[in-house]
Amino acid sequence: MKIQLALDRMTIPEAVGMAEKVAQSVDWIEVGTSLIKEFGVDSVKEMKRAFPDKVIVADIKTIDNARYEFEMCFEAGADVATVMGVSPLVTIDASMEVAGRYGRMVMIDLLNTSEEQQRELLKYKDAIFCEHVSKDQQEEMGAKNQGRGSSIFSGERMVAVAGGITLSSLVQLQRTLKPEVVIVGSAITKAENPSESAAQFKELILHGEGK
Ligand SMILES: O=C([C@H](O)CO)[C@H](O)[C@H](O)COP(=O)(O)O
Repeated sequence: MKIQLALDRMTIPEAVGMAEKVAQSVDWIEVGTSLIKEFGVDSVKEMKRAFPDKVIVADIKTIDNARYEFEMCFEAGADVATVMGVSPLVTIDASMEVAGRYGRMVMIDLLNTSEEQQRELLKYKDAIFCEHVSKDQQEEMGAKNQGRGSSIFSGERMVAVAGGITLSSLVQLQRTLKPEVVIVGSAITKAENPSESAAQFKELILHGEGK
């Protein structure tokens, strides 16, 4: 299982600094939606410049204009870019086409998708599917991705999980959704000691139940 560090609500230098602190414990680095909205794709460029050997995920959450936005992210150095699963399928088709042309990957964010939409999305065999509990659901409703229930993507496609994930919810998520990628933001970036927190996630994945 890979750990994707999500960097949100900070400046580009703060994001690079945070990634430096925890780099040895994380596999992928996500330039969060808030960074891309606030600072543009320069945030992606700067992160790739600082970490040329890490997989950089541009969490652009595209819902339209996929060809333009995906080319922009990949030109900036992203290895993976995100598109919303609720988008018209033509948008997801375009993002997959661009990713294929660049030899990069698409992560489809399943936020608010219906069962019917999810079944339609299964056809994207090369995509990563992110089971996501949003910031608003977390902050306004007290929800967290606790790994309850199941996913039609588990065991069929590459699965990522996101949304307020902690060490204890990761144990549960591993049992239920069986993700290949665990996306962790605030549990690391807002911890008193981010490098210790990231190391605990890595330890759990390497030697604990998160293996
Ligand atoms: O995608 C995210 C969110 O929608 C804000 O853009 C976060 O990257 C994701 O939720 C991970 O962050 P935490 O929930 O703080 O772990």
